[in-house]
Amino acid sequence: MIKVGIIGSTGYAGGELVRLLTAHKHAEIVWYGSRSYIDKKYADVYRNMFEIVDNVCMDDNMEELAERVDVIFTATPQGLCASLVNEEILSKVKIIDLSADFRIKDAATYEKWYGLEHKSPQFIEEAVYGLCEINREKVKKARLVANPGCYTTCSILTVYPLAKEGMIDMGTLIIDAKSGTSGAGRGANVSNLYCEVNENIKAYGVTTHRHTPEIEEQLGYAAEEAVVLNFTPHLVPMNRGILVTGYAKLTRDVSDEEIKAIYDKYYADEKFIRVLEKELCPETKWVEGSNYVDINFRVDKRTGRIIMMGAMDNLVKGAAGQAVQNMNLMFGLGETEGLELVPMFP
Ligand SMILES: NC(=O)C1=CN([C@@H]2O[C@H](COP(=O)(O)OP(=O)(O)OC[C@H]3O[C@@H](n4cnc5c(N)ncnc54)[C@H](OP(=O)(O)O)[C@@H]3O)[C@@H](O)[C@H]2O)C=CC1
Ligand SMILES: CC(=O)N[C@@H](CCC(=O)OP(=O)(O)O)C(=O)O
Repeated sequence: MIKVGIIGSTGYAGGELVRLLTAHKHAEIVWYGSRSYIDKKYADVYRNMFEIVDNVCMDDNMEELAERVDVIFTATPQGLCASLVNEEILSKVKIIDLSADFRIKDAATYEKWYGLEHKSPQFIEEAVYGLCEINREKVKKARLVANPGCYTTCSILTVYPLAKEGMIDMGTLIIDAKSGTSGAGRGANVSNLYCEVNENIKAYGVTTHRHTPEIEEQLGYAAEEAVVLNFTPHLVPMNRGILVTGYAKLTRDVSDEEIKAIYDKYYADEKFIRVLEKELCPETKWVEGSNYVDINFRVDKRTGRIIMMGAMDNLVKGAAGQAVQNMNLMFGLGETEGLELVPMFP
């Protein structure tokens, strides 16, 4: 049994980790970390866990945790993991960080987009960007995994094969994304109140969203060139789900069949990526509660552009599901262990 500690188990991403790991055959959560609910029963924080989880929430002490568990998940605000980690801890325990602290390889870029000083730049190089479908072999050997962002996972996976094969002009790429409100976390915030979100849709972080440099960096590795793009997220009145629509100029005249063959080349054997049948547009309902990413595209002959579409559950493949997938790889388990979740509908 893999012993697990979760720092930030009482947030939405941490709560989803608890849901997935409670059902995982080879993992046992022994530490339900929290800041506001110390000594409270976890099932009193999340009533859906009544008679399922009996543990109480505990203080977040990474040093003590490192003695007691095999892996620590940090599902905490930006900056916290970097402020806690050190060499002694990393020599004892593996860490999967759901925040952005170790995703961006250039500390100055992180500091600029996050407005934070990076407290552990010495571990940035070592951290593996945990997008399993792309970095699988590196994840297997990692002791520190930077679990990718929710918008980022969906955006990169949707565009990656075409960037890698030079099919799109990266200078023309625009990514428009929509997220359900759980993406903003459980903390009280006026802009996420029911009356602000319900019957409403709004763009935010226009030209400044912190996921922009993360998407640029990863697609830059794929395309082998510096990528600068527009990324515009929107908040939509639903609980879960991310829908990404990417637009770019094609580098040559191609048929639908050629593009489909490229997606299949990268994803046909990927359990969690479903390239949909011709002309179907992904919908968040088709992936809700699951670790799947649904992808499709449409070539627009009239404009010479391609429209790439992806849908995913932000809390599963966009956070906890991907983190469990990384844990499975790091501990030599079957990659889909605990993740064979059938999407819920309606
Ligand atoms: N929500 C999502 O869809 C996704 C979130 N993420 C990332 O996961 C992380 C958590 O996000 P999310 O769950 O949405 O956020 P929430 O606000 O829902 O949860 C934050 C968690 O962190 C804990 N926490 C806050 N401050 C501290 C602190 N100073 N010390 C210790 N624990 C602290 C909170 O504890 P308490 O409840 O006790 O106050 C809570 O458990 C973020 O880095 C986010 O970017 C990544 C992908 C998707
Ligand atoms: C709807 C919403 O507010 N979404 C969050 C992104 C989700 C998240 O928590 O960010 P990471 O994936 O980087 O960890 C945001 O825009 O900041």
